[in-house]
Amino acid sequence: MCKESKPRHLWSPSQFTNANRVRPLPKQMSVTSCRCIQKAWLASRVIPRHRGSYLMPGAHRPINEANIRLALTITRGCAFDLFIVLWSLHPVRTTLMMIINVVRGFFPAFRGYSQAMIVDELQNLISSGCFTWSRLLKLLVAEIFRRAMETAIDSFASANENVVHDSVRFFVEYQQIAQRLRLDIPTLADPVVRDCLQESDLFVRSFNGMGGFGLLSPFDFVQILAQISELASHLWVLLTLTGGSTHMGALLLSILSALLPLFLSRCGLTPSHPDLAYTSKEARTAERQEKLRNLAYNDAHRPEVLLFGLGPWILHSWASARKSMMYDERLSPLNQSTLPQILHQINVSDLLFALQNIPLLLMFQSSSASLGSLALYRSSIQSVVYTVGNLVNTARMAFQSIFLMGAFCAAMNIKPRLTPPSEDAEKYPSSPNGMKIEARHLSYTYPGCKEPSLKDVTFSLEAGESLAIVGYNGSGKSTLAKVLLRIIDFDQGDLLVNGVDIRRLTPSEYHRHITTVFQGFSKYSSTVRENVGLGYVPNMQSPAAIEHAMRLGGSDTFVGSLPNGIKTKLDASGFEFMPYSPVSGHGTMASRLQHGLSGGEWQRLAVSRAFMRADRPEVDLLLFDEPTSSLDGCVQNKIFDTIDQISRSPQGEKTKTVIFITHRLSTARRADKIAMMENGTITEFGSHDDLLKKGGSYATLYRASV
Ligand SMILES: Nc1ncnc2c1ncn2[C@@H]1O[C@H](COP(=O)(O)OP(=O)(O)OP(=O)(O)O)[C@@H](O)[C@H]1O
Repeated sequence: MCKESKPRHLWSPSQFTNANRVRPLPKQMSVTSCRCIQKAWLASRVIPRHRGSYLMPGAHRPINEANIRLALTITRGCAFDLFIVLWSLHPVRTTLMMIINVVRGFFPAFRGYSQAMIVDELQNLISSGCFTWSRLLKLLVAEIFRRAMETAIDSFASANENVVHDSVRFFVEYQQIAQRLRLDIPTLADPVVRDCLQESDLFVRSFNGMGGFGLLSPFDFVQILAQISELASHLWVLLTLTGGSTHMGALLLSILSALLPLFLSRCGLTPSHPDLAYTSKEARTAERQEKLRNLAYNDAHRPEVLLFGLGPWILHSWASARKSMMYDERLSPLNQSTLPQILHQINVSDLLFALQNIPLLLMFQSSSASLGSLALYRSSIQSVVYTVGNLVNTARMAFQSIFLMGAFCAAMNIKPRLTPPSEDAEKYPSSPNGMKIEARHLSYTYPGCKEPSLKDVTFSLEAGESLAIVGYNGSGKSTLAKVLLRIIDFDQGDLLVNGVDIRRLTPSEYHRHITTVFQGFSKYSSTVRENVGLGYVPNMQSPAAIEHAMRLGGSDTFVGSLPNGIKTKLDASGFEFMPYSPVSGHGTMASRLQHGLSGGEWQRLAVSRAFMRADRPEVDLLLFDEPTSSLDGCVQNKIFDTIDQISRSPQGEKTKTVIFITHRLSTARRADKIAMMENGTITEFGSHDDLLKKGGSYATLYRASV
């Protein structure tokens, strides 16, 4: 029924208003700058001649004129700001790190120079016929001292770098997680936002040394400076060795011949060439291959995989997806043989090595040539070639990293769609009697669907009233619940909460006044204590609060018989297993065993979690989506009695509004009002007796169910 959603609603400009809640950068990026970065990042992902197709997140961008322009836009937009933020975490250490890195670039040339001096001295001593150890010893001591200094600087530099990197790592990860937690479901449903977050994740992970590129943080750009200083120092050594024009010619010949293999390998494009770009077909195949691999590995699917005998199908489907990938890779123009590749495959290095001896021979004719200078000349040439190679690689990686950095900066500035702009936001208007809800002509269509799931839904509920939402499968009950909970938005209509437009309320503040059990509630692979305590984190460490919530939700009965009581670790995949971990932890096998629960037991834990905060004074609405679908009659009645009790003051006045969705119409009749839903709309609304008298759909459904 639903099409695969296209990146149609991308980012609206309003999403880039860099709300003051998000503060990754000290100097806030302007909306225009954010939009430029986002546009440039998105443009870099477009696959030429495949309109509407984008590169997979993390795919390398080809180095071409258009992408170089986009990289410049991103660099201008965010690199400096980001660098300043990261630098300001440890200004002194970071400055030291950069200076030391540049200085360390001179070390190799200096090392070669010093060693050449020793060789020359040795040559002089031997050729002069009066060999004395004192001069040689002096040089050796100086060399040992130089090396000791180098080692000391190196170890200080790496200790300093570790401190800087640790704090930067912490900072970017913190920002990334905080931003991810701020984003709501409609924002995360946007495929472009998802891709941006994925690339931003790659950027963040690169700070842990886990990225494939090795050069993704602005600090790693320091490497370029270090390599440039290394190159400059080697060139300087070479120039001092080759003053005359004959020598200059020899120098050029040496460098060119030494750089030729590098040039050939660059033109030859090895199969693992990083500019490889996935087409959308390849991307889909790769995704399918990954999904099938997950199906094979994920323990949560294991029971159905075994029961339905899915093994051969998974294996066969994975194999055909993999083969198709391999076939596409073979056809890729990057894997076709080209002239430079063929040249590269011919082993020319021996030939070039011989060629490089010609300048050496030329130099040897000179009266100024010594053994040390020749050795220094040779090692400097090799170092120049090696450093140029590194510099080219580093620059290529830096180029790719710019786009990931753009994704990070863009991701940091995505505004959650459900959060109102600060100028429109209103405070939640508390009410002592619960939440008054007025829904007028609400409609909602899920992204990518043609048919609306909610159509013209209108009802009102006074503060403290209870409402049962009933109806056939797929009639829109859970969707209405999600709209009321402000988990998703609505397309048309108005929704007022205590007289205020719900769109003006900040979702996180609104959620503080609600407790809920979702139809597809979460099962956490964690302890019983956490499964219940997460309903109200401030009381999670209070055994009394946890036990109280468990009593209300009816989970105390079975938790008492678990091996470690509320400390028992639960297995959310639904069957007991030993967690696979190569790390041998402490504790007995039994204490590491995760315990499975029945469907009804998990549901009781979810209800207990909701009860963790249900009786708090700030909670005005209790919304339960089929809270007792897996529970036996006794527990079910007990839970509804508890809900009734919690929603009243000790004097019996109603203090909280209650909404529950149920298919058991015997429980629906307990509510003050009943909403009968059909085809996405409320067709009947009233008390149980009124609706029965009406003799409509509710009456039919009720008679069928009792
Ligand atoms: N995430 C989604 N994306 C697209 N369509 C959805 C999504 N969730 C639900 N729908 C569609 O919206 C319609 C209403 O679904 P909803 O879950 O609200 O029904 P329901 O009345 O709660 O059903 P049930 O009684 O089976 O729980 C259905 O047609 C369903 O296919």
